[in-house]
Amino acid sequence: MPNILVIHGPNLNMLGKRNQNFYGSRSLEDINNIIERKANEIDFNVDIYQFSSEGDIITKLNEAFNEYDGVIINAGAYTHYSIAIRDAIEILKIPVIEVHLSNIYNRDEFRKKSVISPVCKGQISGFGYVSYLLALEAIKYLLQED
Ligand SMILES: O=C1C[C@@](O)(C(=O)O)C[C@@H](O)[C@@H]1O
Repeated sequence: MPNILVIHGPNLNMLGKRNQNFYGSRSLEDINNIIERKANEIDFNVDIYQFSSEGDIITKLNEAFNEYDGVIINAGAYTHYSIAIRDAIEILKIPVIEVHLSNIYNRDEFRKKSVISPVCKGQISGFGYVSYLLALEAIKYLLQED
């Protein structure tokens, strides 16, 4: 069974309390339950973490080496400036999918730039919690191709 690592970055633990126009009304716990249900359906194992600090995200990405078959990451605001997270993703030899709940291209100018995109397999942005489900599907298809 493929092992998938899901990482939620800073402030995503506050979902439900954050601006619902961008992020929806569901809590992170709700979204994690939906992710787990989808993973079960497609016979994936998912390990889900939320980290507020950059260092914790990097440590987990480093640990993912040889441990996982794919990574789904919503790096939150770090997306826009963390070269350290970018470098940690670049080390991995498995598909890493960048996800965002909101469409980062129709918001503030500073959100339009993702420094992690160039080292990710692809990006899914703007579909609310469904972005994570689409990322699981994407990894499923990518692993079938191998
Ligand atoms: O924290 C977040 C969440 C986000 O990654 C999203 O999921 O839409 C978009 C980021 O710009 C923001 O800082």
